[in-house]
Amino acid sequence: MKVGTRGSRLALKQTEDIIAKLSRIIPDRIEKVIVKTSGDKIKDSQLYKIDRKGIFTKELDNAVLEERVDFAVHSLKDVPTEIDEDLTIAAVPEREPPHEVLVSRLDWDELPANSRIGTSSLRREAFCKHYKKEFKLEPLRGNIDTRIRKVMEGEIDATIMAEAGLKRLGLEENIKRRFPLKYITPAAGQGALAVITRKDNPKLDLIKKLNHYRSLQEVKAEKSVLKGLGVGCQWPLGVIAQARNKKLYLYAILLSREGDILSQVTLEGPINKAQELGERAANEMEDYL
Ligand SMILES: NCc1[nH]cc(CCC(=O)O)c1CC(=O)O
Repeated sequence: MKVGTRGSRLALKQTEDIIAKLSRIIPDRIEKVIVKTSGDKIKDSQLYKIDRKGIFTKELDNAVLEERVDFAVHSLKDVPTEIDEDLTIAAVPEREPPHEVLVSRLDWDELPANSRIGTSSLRREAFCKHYKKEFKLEPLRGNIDTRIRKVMEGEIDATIMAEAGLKRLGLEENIKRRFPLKYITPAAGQGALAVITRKDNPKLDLIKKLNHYRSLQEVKAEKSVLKGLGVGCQWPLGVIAQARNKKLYLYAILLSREGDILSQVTLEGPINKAQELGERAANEMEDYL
């Protein structure tokens, strides 16, 4: 079998983790096929300005559709809410911590006014403006190692990243602070992986065995908020769902680009009604878009 993956160190690591898990279920040898996505090619633009969905996933989806690979591994937060009708998210394995973390030499409240914060995420930018009006925001692209190096070399003072990416690469020692989920709220699906296949893949049922029920319900609820609002990463929206004792607890926050809070919702519901919970949140928030 062949698995499609981006070529970044994080993508390769994520794909290797999935291969290791699958090899306990499927005896076939699984070979990696690196696919360059437009997100890998366009390096000079803020991500949210690129007017296209799935910039990190489209080319991989095509590889799956054209049967050049049997499946693809993505960071779930990069997967658009709508994918090709012949494709399906076959599995969401147990997710890593969804938190946002600070990578910086100084801690959050020690960073002086005019500190240069690098990010290319509208959401992270809005949270910075909300809490720290005096910081200077600068575009920052590149893979995780590059972004950390730019902080450590002083090209920028700090950046905010997904804890999951750092953890997967064994780079946790660069974490200065882990932000509480309600202080800087992550993107929908953060920390989770998605295994994408064609719906007619004969191995679909085997791949589905990688599903982690609670993680799947959490990300379903989170993604359904995005879907209900009809937005991708063009809006500063944070959303987190947590499964506990057969229930899902959801928190979502919508900010303006200037960092004002437009809407916040806290909801709970049964774990087997994940999509409905996300839709309810979207309904409550949509008037504030
Ligand atoms: N948008 C890029 C991206 N996609 C997934 C991760 C990290 C891993 C994850 O959230 O699963 C990152 C980097 C980041 O946001 O710091």
